[in-house]
Amino acid sequence: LDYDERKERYSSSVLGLMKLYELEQQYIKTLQVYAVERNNSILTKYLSSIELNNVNKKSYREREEHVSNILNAFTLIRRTHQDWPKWQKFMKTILNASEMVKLNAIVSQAPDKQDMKEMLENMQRAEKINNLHAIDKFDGNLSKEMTSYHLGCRGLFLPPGKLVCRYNFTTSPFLRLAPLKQEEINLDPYIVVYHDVLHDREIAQMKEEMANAHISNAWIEERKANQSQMRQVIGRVSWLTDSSNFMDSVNQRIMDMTGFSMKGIESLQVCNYGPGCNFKPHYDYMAEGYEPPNILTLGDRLASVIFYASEVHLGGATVFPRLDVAITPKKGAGLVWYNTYDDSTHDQRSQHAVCPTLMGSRWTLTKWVHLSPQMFLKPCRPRK
Ligand SMILES: O=C(O)CCC(=O)C(=O)O
Ligand SMILES: [Fe+2]
Repeated sequence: LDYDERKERYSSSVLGLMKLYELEQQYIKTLQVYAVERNNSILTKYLSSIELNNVNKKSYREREEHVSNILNAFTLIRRTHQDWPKWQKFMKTILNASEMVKLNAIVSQAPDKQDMKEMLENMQRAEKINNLHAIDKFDGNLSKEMTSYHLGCRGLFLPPGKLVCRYNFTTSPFLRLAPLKQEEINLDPYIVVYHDVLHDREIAQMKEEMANAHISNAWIEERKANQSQMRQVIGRVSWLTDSSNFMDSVNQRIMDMTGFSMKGIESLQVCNYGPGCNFKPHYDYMAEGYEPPNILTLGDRLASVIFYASEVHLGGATVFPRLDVAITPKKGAGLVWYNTYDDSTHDQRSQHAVCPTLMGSRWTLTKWVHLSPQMFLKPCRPRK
């Protein structure tokens, strides 16, 4: 499998698609010059067809919305992957070698076969899981978890029973002054959402920092019978570290929300999912074949905190297939759950997944709460 995981993938994040959008604009502008100069009607027609597609995407926000739509993302990848090499051949007939150099430089950055393959897979997955067409057509081979995952993604879980929303005044002393809006999602195991805990200002800052950060793909490994490891690309991630301007305040907020210590675990993970990208059911703790970062020094991941840093218009829920619980991302909200029992053994009910996003750029900020720093904070109760 010739797969370079370090290569930036346009299709795996909205951030990547935005880069491709800009690249195409650059390409169009270059061709436009030649279309006018050489008075070439074929070229002019082609350019106006793309322009029709991209009309009035003047602001960053409009362009972001455009590429966040899975159908637009697909056409963009297809156009740049398939059409560009063909146009390149045509351009050779009307341009000289030095003019071609400039065009070649742009075309060399075009999405490759792998991008096209992944985009197609994203489309298929989105269609299958969100059931855009065939209602009730279940794949007979799906496991119980996957079936539940699909149901959750389609919004088919029953509404929860008696759960409440309240102001939390008690988890940390600071909350007596500024209580947090807490919504119970599930009682056993405990899952809650805090509303309005990530501020717009912090989200804006995060995105700004991400524009210059080193971003890489996240992937999970799958073993297929008699095959080498297959990788499923799920989104674009980066880590915020010491240099980040708002890391301290977010860590403080997590301490207020959870009562846990963030000592030694300052860094935060940022994810941006491309249209159709998902995260299959998995556990956050150390499991067979999966050793999360820092786990040997800081201990297993006893809880997880996900801040939703954008609205997702369609898709992108967090689903707990064993609990029949689905959480719709709400900008500024923070989801907290436990991965372990009180005696720190693994709780398999914490299995969770992310549904494919269909419309909207899904941004999250993730924090894993490790066990060791909680040594004197969290009582180790025997399991009932
Ligand atoms: O983004 C989410 O809702 C969950 C992400 C997740 O499960 C993970 O990063 O381990
Ligand atoms: Fe997870």
